[in-house]
Amino acid sequence: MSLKEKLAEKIEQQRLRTAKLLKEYGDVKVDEVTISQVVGGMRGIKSMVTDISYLDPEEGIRFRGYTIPEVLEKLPKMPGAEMPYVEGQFYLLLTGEIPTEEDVQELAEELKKRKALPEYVKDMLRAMPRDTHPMTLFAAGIVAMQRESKFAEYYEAGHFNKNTAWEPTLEDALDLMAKLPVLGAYIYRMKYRGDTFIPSNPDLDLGGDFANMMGIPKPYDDVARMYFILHADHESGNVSAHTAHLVASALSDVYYSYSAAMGGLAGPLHGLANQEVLKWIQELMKNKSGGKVPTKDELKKFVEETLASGQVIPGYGHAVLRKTDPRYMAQREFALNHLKDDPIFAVVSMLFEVVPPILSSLGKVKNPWPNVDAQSGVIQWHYGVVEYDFYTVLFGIGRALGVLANLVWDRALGYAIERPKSVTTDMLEEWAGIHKQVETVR
Ligand SMILES: CC(=O)SCCNC(=O)CCNC(=O)[C@H](O)C(C)(C)COP(=O)(O)OP(=O)(O)OC[C@H]1O[C@@H](n2cnc3c(N)ncnc32)[C@H](O)[C@@H]1OP(=O)(O)O
Ligand SMILES: O=C([O-])CC(=O)C(=O)O
Repeated sequence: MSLKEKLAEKIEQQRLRTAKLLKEYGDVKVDEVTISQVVGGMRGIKSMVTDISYLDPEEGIRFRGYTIPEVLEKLPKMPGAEMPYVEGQFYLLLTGEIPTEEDVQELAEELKKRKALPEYVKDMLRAMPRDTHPMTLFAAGIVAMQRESKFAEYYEAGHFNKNTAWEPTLEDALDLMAKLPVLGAYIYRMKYRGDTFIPSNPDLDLGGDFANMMGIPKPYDDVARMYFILHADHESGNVSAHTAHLVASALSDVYYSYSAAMGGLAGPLHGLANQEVLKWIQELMKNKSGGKVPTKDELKKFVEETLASGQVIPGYGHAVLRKTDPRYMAQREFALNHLKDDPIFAVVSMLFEVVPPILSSLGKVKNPWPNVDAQSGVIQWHYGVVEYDFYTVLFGIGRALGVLANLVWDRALGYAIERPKSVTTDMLEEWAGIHKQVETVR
């Protein structure tokens, strides 16, 4: 059965479940909302639905019900590879099923047909100032390709129908997923390798071809596979996934939605934290420990100085997680096997010991443990990607796997335009009884 046929079958079943919930159980309460949640970034409010992934605060992410070790173990791998095919993760997130080798090959072939980057995108990128941040180039490249959208064409032609809208969305999702690694590598080679481009190799899988286009030898192909698979999704409330969902809820196509999401990923409290971690470690080694691995005391002092200056410790803390991020642990395991003697990995490992007790001692940080961003940059650095402002582009390629799968399902299930209600401070005060208390005092 083709991917599209499989999805059609799954969508049919899922529509029945959603329709029943809405028709018969629409009034069932799922949450209550407090003032601190309304003011505090809607933290913890259960107000979105997705089956692509679920984040448990203690356990971490499950992709379609599978933990990270299960995903890395169960998804098909090419002979000799340490990490599974990225295409397998995309298939799993789209369909909910672990693909066979044949399913993976079919999807890989489908993506290969679609990966050419339009020439006008390259022209546009080359016309932009070279000191433009790579995330700006990446988001601009994505939105520039909006003219390719099959969903936009279908809508424009007056064909919109809730039953079929997922089909052109799937076409767009496949097109965009195929082009993102090419776009990312193009930006890298243009900005940091003096416009020396390496053509895509049609015989390679997504991770292998990305390493090829970046110009980095093995095992960078496995690094790319691991990186994209781990960053694929983090349920729906994180800034990038939520932005894409919100924008797409207005029936904007995946190009508009995903470029908007990249604006959120580019923020230092979200995806850009992986760039910040490496920048911060470089600053520490350059200014505080004479280019060497710092002592524990030097490290503690640097962490305390960072906090005293009002900054956060990048790569630590999380809005939902309350334990060490399993994406951090998976990358740490890889680093223990491949980067054992790397001095920056030594600093990253020392930070894992030094930072949590200091953050805990502040008494306000809900999660003192490292998140994914604390570990990902050092692996890139080790294999020669030392231009840390590029790291969030890598995150953006990986995150598309989950976000695009979600957008296909958003259209398949006909989710409504997102439009939460805002209230005024006066109203909050009134519900809190503050005006009454003031009157009583008078
Ligand atoms: C892929 C990802 O997006 S993972 C997250 C990547 N971001 C980072 O690593 C940046 C550093 N971390 C942070 O800034 C935060 O932990 C966030 C943004 C990830 C989560 O924020 P929140 O959910 O608001 O965290 P939390 O409820 O624990 O915050 C409570 C207080 O602790 C502080 N805090 C949280 N994490 C840290 C940290 N790493 N360093 C210093 N202070 C922190 C918050 O700034 C807040 O202080 P305030 O009350 O003075 O404003
Ligand atoms: O879940 C979040 O809020 C942030 C995060 O770790 C991610 O998006 O990968």
